[in-house]
Amino acid sequence: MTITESPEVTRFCQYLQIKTIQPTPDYAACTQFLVNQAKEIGLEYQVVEPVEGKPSVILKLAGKDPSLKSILFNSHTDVVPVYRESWNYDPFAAERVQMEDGSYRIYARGSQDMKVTGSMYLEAMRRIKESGRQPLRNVYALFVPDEEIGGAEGMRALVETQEFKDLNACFDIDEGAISSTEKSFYFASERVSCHATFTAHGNTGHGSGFVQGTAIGKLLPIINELMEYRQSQLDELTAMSGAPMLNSGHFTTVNLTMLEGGKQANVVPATYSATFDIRITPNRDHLEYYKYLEDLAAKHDCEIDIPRREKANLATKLDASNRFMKAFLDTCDSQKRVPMEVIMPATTDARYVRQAGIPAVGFNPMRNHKSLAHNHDEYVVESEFLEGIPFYVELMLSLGNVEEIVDYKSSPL
Ligand SMILES: CSCC[C@H](NC=O)C(=O)O
Ligand SMILES: [Zn+2]
Ligand SMILES: [Zn+2]
Repeated sequence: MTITESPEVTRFCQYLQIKTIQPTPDYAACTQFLVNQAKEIGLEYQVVEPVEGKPSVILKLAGKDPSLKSILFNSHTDVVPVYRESWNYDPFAAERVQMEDGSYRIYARGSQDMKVTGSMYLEAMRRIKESGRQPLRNVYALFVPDEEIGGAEGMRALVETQEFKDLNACFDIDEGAISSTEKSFYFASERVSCHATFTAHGNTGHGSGFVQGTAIGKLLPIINELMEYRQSQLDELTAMSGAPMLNSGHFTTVNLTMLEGGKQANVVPATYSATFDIRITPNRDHLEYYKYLEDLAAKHDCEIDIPRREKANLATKLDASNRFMKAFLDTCDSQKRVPMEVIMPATTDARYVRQAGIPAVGFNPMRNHKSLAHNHDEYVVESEFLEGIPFYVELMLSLGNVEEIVDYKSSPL
């Protein structure tokens, strides 16, 4: 039996069909879609464009007391590229496919990462508006560009704007990850992403000789040292009990992702470079790690370039004294989600929100689901999407209704 597509699913598919694929995302069409949603739902909105061609769309669920600090629900609009030949579905058709057990899947690039979350925000706000309920605080849904390429012209630029500061936010719910287990993960901290390129210059000559002092000869000890470190971290992770994915944030990963150089097979290259994607665990000081890499380069007569450096790696302090965290955990409880704290193994835009002084928690209510972010044939189980909407309805209302603490001692009688 075919179940008719619900309007929520239709709108989700429309969002998925917009080609916000890096490196040439169609942000104009995406902005148009989000603005139309805001108008249809009856929400105030603004489009903020700190960098030309990189718009963020901000939707406002107006609270009863706009003088109070607000709550953010952040999502990114861009999606990663595809290997089209490896997909069994058109990545931008958002095809709804019925499985043998009767369930439906929606196949599309970005269905998990992270348009499903953006769609759940939109649908939750729609339901809250329709029900006539209104939170105490302003609640904003943010749709920002370029997270997948580091967010320099996306969230990092947005948090610097007056428009963002005027949101007057005090808590942010941000990108999480679909859980393949019964439990739902939440992220209060992240590893630091460090892309380091070592470049060596050396003697060239005929490929048949024993040329000394080559570029490759200088790079190899660096590659060997980092790969040995990689193995030692993997050994420690393997020795730990529990699922490796959930523990990986406690370790530093090193991956050699690019090797460049050489002009012809019989010419010893005069220049060679090796690029590593390194993710530094918050358990160690990333500034010291930058220094270690610089010293390693110097020791082997190589140049080093770390183009994007993080000033600080902040975590959101989690205890009952944070009323918003308590409201989040209470909502998990009432909505039958079992939260489990995990260190985010990759990076998200939450780091820029934290750097702006706003506590941020990454979350995704979907569980028991195959995790396919950045993978071929990315899909979402339709029922999981639909079940996530009431979760966000409750979360928006419970965070939005956290009352202001009045300090009676210092206030006049
Ligand atoms: C390092 S900037 C790119 C950000 C990206 N975030 C999600 O995949 C990541 O690679 O972690
Ligand atoms: Zn993402
Ligand atoms: Zn991603």
